[in-house]
Amino acid sequence: MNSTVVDMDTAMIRTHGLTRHFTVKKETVEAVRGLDLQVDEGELVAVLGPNGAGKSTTLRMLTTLIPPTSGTARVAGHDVVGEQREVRRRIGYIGQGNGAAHSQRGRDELISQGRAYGMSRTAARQRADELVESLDLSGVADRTVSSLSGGQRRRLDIAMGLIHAPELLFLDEPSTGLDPQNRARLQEHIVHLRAAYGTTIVLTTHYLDEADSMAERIVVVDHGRVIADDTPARLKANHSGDHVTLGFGAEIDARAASDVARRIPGANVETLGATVHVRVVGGPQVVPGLLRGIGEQGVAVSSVEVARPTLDDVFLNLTGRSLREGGAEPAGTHESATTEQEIAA
Ligand SMILES: Nc1ncnc2c1ncn2[C@@H]1O[C@H](COP(=O)(O)OP(=O)(O)OP(=O)(O)O)[C@@H](O)[C@H]1O
Repeated sequence: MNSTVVDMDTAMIRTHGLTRHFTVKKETVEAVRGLDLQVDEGELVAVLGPNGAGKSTTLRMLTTLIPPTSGTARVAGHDVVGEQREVRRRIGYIGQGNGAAHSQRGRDELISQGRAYGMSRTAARQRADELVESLDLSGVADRTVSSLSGGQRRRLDIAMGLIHAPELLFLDEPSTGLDPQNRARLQEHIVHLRAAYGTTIVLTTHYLDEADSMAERIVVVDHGRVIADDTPARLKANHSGDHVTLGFGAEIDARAASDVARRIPGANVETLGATVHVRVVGGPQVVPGLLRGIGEQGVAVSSVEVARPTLDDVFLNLTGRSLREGGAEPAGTHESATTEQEIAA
């Protein structure tokens, strides 16, 4: 009797030991070092990390633009090395930076892109109309691409990546270069797209707030490795404490208070002049006892502030560095030559 082996892996992305080296002037750059990653159908995952962490290189391997040096990756059920064509058919990829200024109208560009994926003219036109509607491009789709603003162009890029109704969409730093207002709008559109089409989305970002507000899962990468992978809430709860800031009338009072704070198990205490900074898990629960203890020393507290941790605190805690310094902001310094056209080619 004939038997068929059916691949029961339901993960949209599964990598094992995914590695990519580059050789630059006889030196080896280990851009991605043994990445194990799983993304399930319908997830919206943000890959967060500083400049040079290996985010784009990972995306370029997952989208078949460059082969891994070692390790394996299956994307939408297919191997990125042995089954490139199948992978490409099932994914959309929006690389960094906008393409060259085009003289075509946005809607025509969308239809051409659909045709490049083998869609009939009618099907491409219908899908373009649908995307123009859902990405709020109706006012701009009939203008030439070169006349669009950065935010409009970025939304058009996303529509291009979605024209062939991919199961999985990769967005490499979708909001880099946009002002805060356009970033917020773009984020809304991405969340809406996921709700409307059920597309699995993997995006890379430098923006902590973006990862925090949009993604249900955050993969933090540094030096080519995954250093944390969890929901934003759990990352903050497990990898950082709350910030409690206590103000005093005099330095001597702050010193007495810091002695009390140091008795809290796991607390990290720092005194700066007449201010005491305490990093501790469960700040709101800890503060009443801390204030009582300080009062028992005959010291008056003049101000108290409790701040919840941010993802930057998580990163600082995991790596000893802040994501805001040394590469938090998009530098745009290295070449990123890939565009969605390469995928379509
Ligand atoms: N084509 C290449 N040739 C040589 N080195 C490269 C190449 N592409 C990437 N690298 C190096 O690999 C490392 C990871 O780069 P990558 O672009 O993946 O990081 P990233 O996390 O996406 O950074 P960014 O946030 O700045 O886009 C860096 O040290 C980078 O200089």
